[in-house]
Amino acid sequence: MPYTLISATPSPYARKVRITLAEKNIPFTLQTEVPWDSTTETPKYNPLEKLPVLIPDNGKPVYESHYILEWIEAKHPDPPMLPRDVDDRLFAKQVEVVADGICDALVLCFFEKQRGEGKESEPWTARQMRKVEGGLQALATWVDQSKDGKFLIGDSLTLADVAAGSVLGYMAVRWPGHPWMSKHPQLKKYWEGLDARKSFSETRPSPQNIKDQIV
Ligand SMILES: N[C@@H](CCC(=O)N[C@@H](CS(=O)(=O)O)C(=O)NCC(=O)O)C(=O)O
Repeated sequence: MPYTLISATPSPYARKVRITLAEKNIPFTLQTEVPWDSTTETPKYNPLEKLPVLIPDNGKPVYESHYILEWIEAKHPDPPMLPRDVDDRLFAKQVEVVADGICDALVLCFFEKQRGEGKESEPWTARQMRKVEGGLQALATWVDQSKDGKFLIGDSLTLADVAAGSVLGYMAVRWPGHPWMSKHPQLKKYWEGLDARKSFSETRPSPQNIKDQIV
């Protein structure tokens, strides 16, 4: 029985898993939810009530995107999404830390805005956006330092590109007004190259309609 992946249409974290499953040709059933609504099934599988959640055929749920990707890499090592060289492997995970950290800051900003007129904390939002800017600068620097600006490590797609591509795709769809493409043209070119891959073009994020009051 194929795996089930609990996902959400905008989720950059879930997109990393969707891209990786596609790149490894692992069949799965996509269960799309709004994790913020009371109808979500995430609490059934994840004590932290978050998606993505991967439910393998043994029914033991796997959650937290970076761990899901470690789990998939361990169970389905070919084609590898991590380089052989140990320092390159560690660098790929560091890129994922920064990419996920940008997503975390953006999600905090999104919900700060949901607090309503006059209730948003400006210093809190400014702090989060500083993390976004710093993270994007790190990604741009790593693209400059890469072999040819197509992949962050070597000549093929790795976890680093899956994580970086997912957060850049999230920015493009959920923060269209942000000037990252003009500020970092090399990052835009890098992202466009990744986004042309089937595993990326078939998993592009889209907004969701949150019914419940969250903050
Ligand atoms: N660190 C987690 C973050 C996952 C996360 O925040 N998921 C959101 C949905 S989304 O932001 O990815 O679209 C969620 O389920 N939030 C529900 C909640 O936090 O209660 C991971 O990498 O898996």
